[in-house]
Amino acid sequence: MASPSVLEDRPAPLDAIADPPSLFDGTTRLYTSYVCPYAQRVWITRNFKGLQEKIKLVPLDLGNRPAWYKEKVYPENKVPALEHNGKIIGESLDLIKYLDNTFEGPSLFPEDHAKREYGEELLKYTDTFIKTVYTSLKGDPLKETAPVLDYLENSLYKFDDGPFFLGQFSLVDIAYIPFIERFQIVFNEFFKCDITAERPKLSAWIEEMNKIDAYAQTKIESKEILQIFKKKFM
Ligand SMILES: N[C@@H](CCC(=O)N[C@@H](CS)C(=O)NCC(=O)O)C(=O)O
Repeated sequence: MASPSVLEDRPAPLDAIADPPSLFDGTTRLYTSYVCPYAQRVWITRNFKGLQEKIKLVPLDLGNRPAWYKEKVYPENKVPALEHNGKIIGESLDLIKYLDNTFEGPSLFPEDHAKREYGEELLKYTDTFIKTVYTSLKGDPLKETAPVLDYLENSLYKFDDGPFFLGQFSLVDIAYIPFIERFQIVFNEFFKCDITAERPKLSAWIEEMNKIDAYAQTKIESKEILQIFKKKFM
């Protein structure tokens, strides 16, 4: 696997006793958590579009969150959220589209009508995919996840002009990778199962994803992922 060029400095997460930044001063901020897969989607998008200077990372310690975040920034009290032009926007799938449509940098959604339509379908399917896998962890994981993993494997055959879901790298790849990355690690460790076995397209897709620096920049240690899953989902 290719490792990231040079890792961007990661500011320390803000906890309950940290002061807020000077809110709504014109700075664009991504409120995030390094361990959150939803926030990771937005982080990858920001990196790929080259917005590191324009969008400042503000990581929070989710286990010991500052009260001002819910009170003054985002009443939902979740990450990710983006502070931009005097507003706060949440929800990772809305945010990756917002970043793609609002800021400069390479486009992350194709023009082609068939690809756009399929892209929307795959973005919708993320919810089913994620729920199925998380729920399976307390049931029969191999059996229950086979249909959703096969769905992704088959989707990767749809366009043959590149290894990504819509051929070229897009928001769809960004929406799935934080979750596939985690599920691959967790299934290997806890169930001795390789989710890419007999899924050659998924295997090749992960290999291609690992070459993308914007994503490599956002990875966390496997052992941290395993600890979180053990504590929260199993
Ligand atoms: N649907 C949201 C989900 C975001 C989410 O669940 N974030 C988690 C961290 S991974 C969070 O902030 N949890 C804090 C809480 O629920 O109190 C999205 O796609 O952005």
